Amino acid sequence: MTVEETYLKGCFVLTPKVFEDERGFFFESFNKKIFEAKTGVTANFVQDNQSKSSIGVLRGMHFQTKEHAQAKLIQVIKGKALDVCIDVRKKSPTFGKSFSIILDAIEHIQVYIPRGFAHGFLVLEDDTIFSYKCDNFYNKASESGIIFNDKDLNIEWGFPLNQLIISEKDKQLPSFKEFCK
Ligand SMILES: Cc1cn([C@H]2C[C@H](O)[C@@H](COP(=O)(O)OP(=O)(O)O[C@H]3O[C@@H](C)C(=O)[C@@H](O)[C@H]3O)O2)c(=O)[nH]c1=O
Repeated sequence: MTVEETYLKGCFVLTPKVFEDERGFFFESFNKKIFEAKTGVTANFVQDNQSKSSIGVLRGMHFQTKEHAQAKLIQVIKGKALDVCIDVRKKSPTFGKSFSIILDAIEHIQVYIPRGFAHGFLVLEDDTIFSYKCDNFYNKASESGIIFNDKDLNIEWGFPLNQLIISEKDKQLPSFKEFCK
């Protein structure tokens, strides 16, 4: 596995070594010892999540607040998605900056998103299955986020915005300016 830190400190792209043969493929999707050695992050994942989405579904940009904040190790296990995370750590030199990457079930790239980031993704193929580990439990009361099309953040989704499928909850998320208040 190769690990590269993105320009957002503490946010890593992990590319696994995939073994292919006549049966198909094999790779280690998580190895605590290697993950910790290569990232310097102590992994204490406590919850695994999966979602399936149709093309055009956008989920995000989400985070849980305060002591319920979650780091996530994310991957696509079927299909393809544009994944985006935003550094919303108010003291970070890259506060308000985002990182985007295409994830699919061919390269099996994973992203480690530390606590203090908003996260979302746009699904680019039908029946895309997104899978992620979290280092803190789901806590409904602490759910928060930022609107996906925030005009200050200006995330390039590369998809007709009027064709997106978004939950009512996500359509109501605040702007980045409101979040900064
Ligand atoms: C996230 C989550 C949701 N749920 C429930 C609440 C709700 O009834 C249903 C669907 O929840 P949501 O609409 O919030 O699901 P979704 O929009 O897929 O939420 C996810 O989005 C991506 C971008 C993330 O980064 C995740 O952390 C998470 O926030 O599942 C849980 O039971 N446990 C969980 O951990």
